[in-house]
Amino acid sequence: MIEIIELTKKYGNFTALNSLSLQIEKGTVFGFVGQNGAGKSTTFSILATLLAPTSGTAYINGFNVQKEPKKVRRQLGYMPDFFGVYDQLKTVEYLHFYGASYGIPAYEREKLIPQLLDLVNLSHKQDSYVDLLSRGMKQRLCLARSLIHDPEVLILDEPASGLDPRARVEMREILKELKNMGKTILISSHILPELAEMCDTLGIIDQGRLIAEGSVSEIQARLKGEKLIIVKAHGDFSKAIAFFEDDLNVSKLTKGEEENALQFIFRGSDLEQSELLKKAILNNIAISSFSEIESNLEDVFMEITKGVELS
Ligand SMILES: Nc1ncnc2c1ncn2[C@@H]1O[C@H](COP(=O)(O)OP(=O)(O)OP(=O)(O)O)[C@@H](O)[C@H]1O
Repeated sequence: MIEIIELTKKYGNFTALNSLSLQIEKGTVFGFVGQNGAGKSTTFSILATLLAPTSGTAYINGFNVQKEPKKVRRQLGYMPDFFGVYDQLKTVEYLHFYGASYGIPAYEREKLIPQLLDLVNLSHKQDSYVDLLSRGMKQRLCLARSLIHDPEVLILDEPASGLDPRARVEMREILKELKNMGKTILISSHILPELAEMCDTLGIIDQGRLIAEGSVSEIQARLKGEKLIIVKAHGDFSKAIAFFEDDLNVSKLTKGEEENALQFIFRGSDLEQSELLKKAILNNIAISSFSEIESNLEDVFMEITKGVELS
């Protein structure tokens, strides 16, 4: 279990994390979503006991990250967004090196390392030099490294970044397996559809603040009542713009990508939406199409991070 309580981190005058609180139950796969610079890596570094917060605190399985860092590290497998691999070490030697630094005896490592290589689909590369592995393979090796001491909690900073679609699918399958093993997993990304498939719950972080939290459908539901409508209007286009702009349920009206198209956010009910269309036709606006665009998670995210008030 991960508990983050009012975590704030300042770099000089700049506030990278702003009173962030979050609770992640055991066995959950939690997706931490945010744009570049939102504060994801800062949060992860604090949880991994590598960075001190300015204020607030966090617990990993009940251990305080500042007061009990050694105990926290035993509980935690951490995969940073950037990691080095030593050249002149073979895959299997690399894992022995990390296993030894966790104090795992050689005879145990002999059994454990083949299992880990199997889990991350790298058995066939056990005698390859690590710096010659592909990017996806290095990511998987780093994941195996973070699992060497069988941690209960995993913190994975952008594990799918830079991977091709096939490697991403492989990574997703590995994470599924880890979830089935009962691990609590906190994973960050800005690739939303990826996270949506892998995670039980999502948290959206923007400028160091957690601005939404819940299942994918819960987050979408929080924006319920707000639809994106695209209208194709012919003839006097400025008359059409003026007409729709005048409606109280319409906001953020802009020209659409296609010719004669305009789009806006509509906050009214289905009935009000049909009334709007009827009124437009009665006002002699020549409409060839009037359609509601289903928002996917990416749209929701863009909408949320543009500053839509959620609470
Ligand atoms: N050591 C530092 N000194 C000053 N500012 C920093 C430092 N580390 C991070 N920051 C700033 O804090 C903010 C949050 O950075 P962080 O790396 O946590 O974001 P992120 O969400 O992980 O972004 P990305 O997706 O790009 O990795 C950024 O504006 C960054 O420039």
